[in-house]
Amino acid sequence: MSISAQGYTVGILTISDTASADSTKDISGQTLKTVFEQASKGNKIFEVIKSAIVPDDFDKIQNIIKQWSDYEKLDIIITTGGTGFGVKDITPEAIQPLLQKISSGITHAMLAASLQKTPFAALSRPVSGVRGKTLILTTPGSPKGAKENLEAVINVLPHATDLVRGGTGEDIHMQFHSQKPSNDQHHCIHQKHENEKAGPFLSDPLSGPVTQRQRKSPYPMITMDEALSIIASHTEALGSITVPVDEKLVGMVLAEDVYAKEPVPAYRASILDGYAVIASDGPGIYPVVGVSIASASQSEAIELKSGQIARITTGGPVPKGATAVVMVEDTTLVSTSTDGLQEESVEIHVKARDNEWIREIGSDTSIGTIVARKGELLTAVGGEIGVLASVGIREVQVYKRPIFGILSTGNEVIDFKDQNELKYGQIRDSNRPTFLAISKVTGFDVKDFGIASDNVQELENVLKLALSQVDILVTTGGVSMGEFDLLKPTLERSLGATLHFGRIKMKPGKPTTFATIGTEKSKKLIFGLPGNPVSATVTFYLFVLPTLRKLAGYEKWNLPTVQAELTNNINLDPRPEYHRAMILFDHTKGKFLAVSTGHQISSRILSMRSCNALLKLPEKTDQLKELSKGTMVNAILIGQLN
Ligand SMILES: Nc1nc2c(c(=O)[nH]1)N[C@H]1C(S)=C(S)[C@@H](COP(=O)(O)OP(=O)(O)OC[C@H]3O[C@@H](n4cnc5c(N)ncnc54)[C@H](O)[C@@H]3O)O[C@H]1N2
Ligand code: MOO
Ligand SMILES: [Mg+2]
Repeated sequence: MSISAQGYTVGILTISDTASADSTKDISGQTLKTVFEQASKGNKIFEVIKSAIVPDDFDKIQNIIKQWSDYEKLDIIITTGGTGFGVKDITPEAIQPLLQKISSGITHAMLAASLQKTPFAALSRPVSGVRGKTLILTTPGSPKGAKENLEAVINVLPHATDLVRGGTGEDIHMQFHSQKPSNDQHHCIHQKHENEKAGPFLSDPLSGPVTQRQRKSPYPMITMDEALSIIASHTEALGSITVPVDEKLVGMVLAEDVYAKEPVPAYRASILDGYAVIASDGPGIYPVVGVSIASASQSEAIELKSGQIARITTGGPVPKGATAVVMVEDTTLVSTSTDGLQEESVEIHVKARDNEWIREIGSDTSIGTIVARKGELLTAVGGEIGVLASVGIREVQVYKRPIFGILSTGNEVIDFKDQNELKYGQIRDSNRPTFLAISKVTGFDVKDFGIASDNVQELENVLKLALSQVDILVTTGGVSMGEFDLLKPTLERSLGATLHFGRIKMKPGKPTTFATIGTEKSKKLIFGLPGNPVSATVTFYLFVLPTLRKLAGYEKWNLPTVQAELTNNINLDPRPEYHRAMILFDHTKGKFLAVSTGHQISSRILSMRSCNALLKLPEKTDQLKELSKGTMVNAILIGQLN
């Protein structure tokens, strides 16, 4: 990456047949250098580290611009010459196609400055813009014109350069004005490549020919633990909302501790159908002086005196003075009212104990008891919803639920619902239906963005659209070494996303890519999963689902793990493997058994069928080449135990 301890790296390219034949004629190049030096005021804010002279030759101009931006990773390239109406002037024509973003404002500022000096500036044809992380400007060939143009924009260059790199511009802005260059760099994958000649892009798949592609992945292969901690460092629970307590809460996570507002029961209640008694009265025949049935009543229940009993039903309020309840089975009717409809006196056969068969106020749940905690998932079992309802909670604060978008990519990928027969080379999209199914069972909302072809513009458009609508975007395909694997450069260059990693030492899922875009306050996460159906599904479970859970506020966002015994030998892979298996409980052995789903190639989606766990297998070493039947392994649960 480009900001050195000395400041912004600059390349000055003089484009002139004359100067290329005799470098002493390159006054404009020298003039531009002086302008940068003066603006740096001895602090090397701008450091001209490259200077070159080329003739007015289309290919030569393009080659050096690509070299300086893609591989040398200069912050700023400024050219002088070749912008006029002369027959040989082709600088704008050579440079414009290399620009991924046009900076009309800078061009305008340069033109306006020249126009103030001479109307002939109207005959100048400057272009400026961004390629990768490099800002490119063209100025006229005359030393005076070049100087005026650069001076017109030099104060905005640090800020512009910071924005091009994906920063906010604030720090660089301050740095420029305080003239204290710092070495503080943005945390992105480029840092790891600072000293490498080749940049992180796979050649230049966005505009360069396949012959220029890199033949080794520039992305460092990080470990699974590193990948998980990078993702976690960019993931925080979304904000909270207040919602009513009802069944729609299922699947949401509480954003607050909840305390009981009402006691349960709210009055002393009978546990049985029978008679409220005064325990110390003991067995005997007693008049039935009242009735207390479970129902709402305006007045308090009657007050019992020694020698009296009252009829009561389960849940009925126990009358004042009563100290126990005796069940109807332990009594006999002695006398009735004259019409025979009411009990008059009843014999109690048993000696009741104090408080027997009475639920005191708040004995189930007292006021102020914590009934649900922040971070707790409200499940479909119903328990949590019922508890909240029972203690008078009518609304609660829950975390907003993240919405994730899904996008398949690939020219060969066709919609799974497509009625037509497959053409030669086509494959049905199994990734989107898989993710739609996972969204249904996990309860996370999903937006389907269909299939994008391997075309930069289409990819850029759909990525932008999707990112405007979701919290997390999950794409599949196009992240490896193929010439149509465009996702990484499109994210980074066209969208200005920051790639945090692009390769993980794992199987399947090696090219899994993670990027973020936007400001800290409105950051979107992007998971570029591999296209192979198994790789896509496994990495969804390992990375995306835990992230969704964390965003949704889950206290325990990682998927649960159990220990299981292998039922067959498994050859290990040089990469730690997530082997698909079915876990079942063996009641005789008292442990879980893991049955492999068979051939594990990343394209074989059949290996996901009936799979409810991913066995976490270690990488192969000289000492350990296979795990034998009977070995206990960690199994990450992704499905139900049957
Ligand atoms: N030279 C190298 N080649 C590959 C490497 C490598 O390191 N060097 N890595 C391999 C690994 S590992 C994987 S995994 C794949 C990942 O490939 P991509 O993510 O670039 O995906 P594509 O090239 O677009 O597709 C790969 C494969 O999957 C099929 N596919 C894609 N999308 C879907 C879908 N929605 N439904 C079903 N099948 C899909 C696609 O047709 C290809 O067959 O790269 C290896 N290559
Ligand atoms: O790592 Mo790739 O995901 O083999 O399939
Ligand atoms: Mg590929």
